[in-house]
Amino acid sequence: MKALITGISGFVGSHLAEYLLKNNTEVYGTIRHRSRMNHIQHLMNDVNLVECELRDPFSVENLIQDVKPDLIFHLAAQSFVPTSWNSPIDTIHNNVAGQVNIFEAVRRFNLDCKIQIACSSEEYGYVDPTEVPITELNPIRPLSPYAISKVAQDYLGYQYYKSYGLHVVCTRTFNHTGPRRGENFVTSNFAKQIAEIEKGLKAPVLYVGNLQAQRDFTDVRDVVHAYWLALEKGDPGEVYNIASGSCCTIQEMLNLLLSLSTVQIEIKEDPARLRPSDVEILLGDYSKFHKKTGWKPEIPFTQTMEDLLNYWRAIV
Ligand SMILES: C[C@H]1O[C@H](OP(=O)(O)OP(=O)(O)OC[C@H]2O[C@@H](n3cnc4c(=O)[nH]c(N)nc43)[C@H](O)[C@@H]2O)[C@@H](O)[C@@H](O)C1=O
Repeated sequence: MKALITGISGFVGSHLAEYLLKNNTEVYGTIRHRSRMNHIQHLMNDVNLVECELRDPFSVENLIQDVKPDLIFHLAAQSFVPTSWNSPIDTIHNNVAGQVNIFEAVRRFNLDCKIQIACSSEEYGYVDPTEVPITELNPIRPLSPYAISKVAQDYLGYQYYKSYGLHVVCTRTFNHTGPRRGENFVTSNFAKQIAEIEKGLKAPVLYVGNLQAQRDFTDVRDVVHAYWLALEKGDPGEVYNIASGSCCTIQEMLNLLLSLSTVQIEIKEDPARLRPSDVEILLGDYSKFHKKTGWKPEIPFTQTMEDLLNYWRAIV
C-alpha cells in the first residue's frame, strides 16, 4: 500500500508519516524547496520525498504519474487564520488550486485511489450558542478567508465525487495540537512563551489575544489515526467531523498550561493578536464518524498539553 502525504514536513504530516510507517505503509510525501525538514529529520531514511509545487498543475501531474499512490492524504495548506486576512488571495489560491490540481491529475490518469481532504471546523464559522454541539448538518457561515478556502475545498470534494466518481472523504477537523505544533497557533505560542520564561530567556510576561473564544482540542496523534480510518472505512462523498466532543475557553487552556509550570507569570493582552472577527465557539459532535469507524479520542487534553510544553522546554 502506497500513501502520499501532501505537506509531509508539516505538523500533522510528520505525525501521519510516523503513524503510516508503524502500519507498514510505504510513505511518499511532498515538500517544497523552502520546506523546513526538522519535523521529519528522524524519518528521512524511511520516507520518500518528492519536490512538488501543488499550485503548479505540471508539477502535480508529474507527482501523481510518478508515485501512483493508493491513498492520498491532502494536508498541505496555508492553515493560519490571521495570515489569511493579510493575504486572502494567496490563501485561497494556495488551498483551492492545490487541491484542484490533485483532483484533475487523479482524474486524468484514471488513478484508482482514495483521497482524504483536510477540511476544518472553521467552515462552521459563526455558531449560535444554541447550535452546539456542531454536527455535519450545522449551517456553514465562514468568518475568514481561510474558512472560505476550506469551504471551497470541502465542496470541491463533493463535486468531484459526484461528477467523476473520485473517492474523496472530507474530514472537518476541529482544533488539534501536540508536539511540533507551529508556534503561531495559540497552544504552542503560549507553551513556547512559558518555556522561554522558565529558562530566563524572556521577561515573565505572557502575551495573549482573545481569551474568551471556546475551542474543541484533539491530540494530533488521535487526529492522524482518524485520517487513516477515514480512508479505510469512510464513505466517499461524505463529510466527517473529527473532534473531542468537549471544549474550553482559551483562558482555561492557558490556566492549564500555567498550572504545569512553576514560574510566576503576568498575562498581558497584545492588541495585534486580536482578529477582525473571531469564531466564538467551536464544539464538535463526532458521532457520525464514531458510528462509521469506531474512532474516539484517546489522549487526555492534560497529557497533550504536558507533551507540548515539554516539547518546547526541550528546544528553546
Ligand atoms: C480548526 C482550525 O484550528 C486552527 O484555527 P484557530 O482556531 O484560528 O487556531 P489558533 O490556535 O490560531 O487560535 C485559537 C483561538 O485562540 C485565540 N487566541 C488568543 N490568543 C491567541 C494568540 O496569542 N495567538 C493565537 N494564534 N490565537 C490566540 C484566537 O483568537 C482563536 O480564537 C487552525 O489549525 C486552522 O487551520 C483550523 O482549521
